[in-house]
Amino acid sequence: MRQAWRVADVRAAEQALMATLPEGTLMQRAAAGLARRCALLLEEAGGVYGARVTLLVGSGDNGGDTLYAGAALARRGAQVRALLMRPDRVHLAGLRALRTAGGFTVRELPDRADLVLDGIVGIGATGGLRKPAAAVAGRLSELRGRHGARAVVVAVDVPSGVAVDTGDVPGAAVTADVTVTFGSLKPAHVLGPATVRCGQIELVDIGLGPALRADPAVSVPDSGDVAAWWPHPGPASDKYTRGVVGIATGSATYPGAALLGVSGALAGPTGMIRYAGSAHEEVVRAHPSVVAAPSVADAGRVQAWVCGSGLGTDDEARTTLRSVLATALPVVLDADALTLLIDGKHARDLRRDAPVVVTPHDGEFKRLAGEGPGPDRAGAALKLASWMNAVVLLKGDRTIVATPGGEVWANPTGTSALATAGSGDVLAGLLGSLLAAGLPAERAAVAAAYAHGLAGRRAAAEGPVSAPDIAAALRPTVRDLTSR
Ligand SMILES: NC(=O)C1=CN([C@@H]2O[C@H](COP(=O)(O)OP(=O)(O)OC[C@H]3O[C@@H](n4cnc5c(N)ncnc54)[C@H](OP(=O)(O)O)[C@@H]3O)[C@@H](O)[C@H]2O)[C@@H](O)CC1
Ligand SMILES: Nc1ncnc2c1ncn2[C@@H]1O[C@H](COP(=O)(O)OP(=O)(O)O)[C@@H](O)[C@H]1O
Repeated sequence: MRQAWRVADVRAAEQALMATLPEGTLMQRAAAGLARRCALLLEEAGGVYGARVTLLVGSGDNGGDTLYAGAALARRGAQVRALLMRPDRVHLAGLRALRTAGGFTVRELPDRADLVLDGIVGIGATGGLRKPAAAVAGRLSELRGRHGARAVVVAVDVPSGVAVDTGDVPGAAVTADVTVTFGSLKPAHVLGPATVRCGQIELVDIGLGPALRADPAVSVPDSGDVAAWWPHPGPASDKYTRGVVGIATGSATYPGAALLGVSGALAGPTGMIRYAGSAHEEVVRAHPSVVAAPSVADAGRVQAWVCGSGLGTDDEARTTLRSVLATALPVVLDADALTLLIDGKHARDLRRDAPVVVTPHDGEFKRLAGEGPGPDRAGAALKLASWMNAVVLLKGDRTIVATPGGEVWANPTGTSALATAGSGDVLAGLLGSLLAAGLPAERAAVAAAYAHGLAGRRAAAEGPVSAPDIAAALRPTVRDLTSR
């Protein structure tokens, strides 16, 4: 698992640590790590000696890190030029170090560069990039180095222009090949559109870890976490003790939603699936292992329900949702179930002891919360989670899972191949199976999103992806994930 901390918490930790160290120690550690990584990149691209390095230097300490790293590269024979965003405000000791090492300043962005260090702004950024930085950021992809190769862009701490605490990109921003960050990850490294601006992320240890007292803002699961959480049958297991998941989705009009939900659940850890709804005949025809009934009342015992997609919003759908919410079981509410909640008639039913997971996309989120998630997707998901007392799985490129207790997870496996009709139905089925097998709601949501994303990638490797391909790819995905 990786974790990211907010700017205020990083600053508090830095201050606590700096009080115990000689002045400038942290910047020296940061700059040394940055220079090491840059030297490796230059070695891969033909060597440090003689390489052209451009420093984009802002007026704060981010510019200071960059100047010291530039000085280290100049000492190894690189031709280092610094473009100062504010020549009247620059880290003077850093600039002296650069000049002493043989680097110099320039007034215009040089056309030729093997490597560009983006030290315009780091965690001190406010708002979108201003002039002249915005124009410079827009020109970086034009720069060419040895043999006409595109200049490699290294962001110092964060790509300049991203909103560090939310991962939003409010305007012009640098797109980096590598981001070298210091002390801890920040939310922009793992959330929102900023993630694609970061390229490969490298964390330089500057000794901050023990000083980070606050809880992380965002956690990012890895395959080890998901494998450790995934329930497995034991020698004493039977189909009931493994958990039974109930799927109350689909309708005569939308039988496909029922089939897709069931196919997601089939890849999960439960020993049995019960289907309840008017697509029961289609479900049994396609999936003979499923025990199907026309309604929730007739379905028999389950340990968790999935309710919503393709259900419609008529009286029968309302009855289904009411029956599911009346149980003392964990439930996943998706699609039409969310629409039915919105008219307020069922909102009170959510005051229940058993967990609820809601899985909105942005449109459903807007209907539930009264406004869209906006630029702070994690903050918005947290607010909704607290308001509904439910785990919120906010779908997107970086799907977010937020809990009423204030935890946020960002899924790292998303792929745009998942943006296909019915893909969410598969996810909800898998999530329901994990819940029924006994996983706590937030882990079930995080694990389902993680496996779903990997399955989307696996399916995309074979060609164009539709939802049944994602469901089919789940089985080998779960095998690979859990057989380590
Ligand atoms: N603290 C530590 O111990 C350590 C910190 N470290 C390093 O320090 C960095 C933080 O440094 P920092 O606090 O000086 O802020 P920083 O990111 O350089 O930005 C401030 C400057 O940017 C400007 N500016 C703001 N927004 C802007 C915009 N949109 N567009 C354009 N300009 C904008 C703003 O100008 P102003 O608004 O004042 O006019 C101000 O002058 C951190 O990311 C890490 O690299 C490491 O050395 C490890 C130890
Ligand atoms: N651009 C994207 N990149 C990555 N994943 C995406 C993107 N767009 C959608 N997804 C994912 O695809 C799935 C779509 O779910 P949903 O909108 O509920 O579809 P449906 O209702 O048709 O089943 C979600 O898991 C979501 O996170």
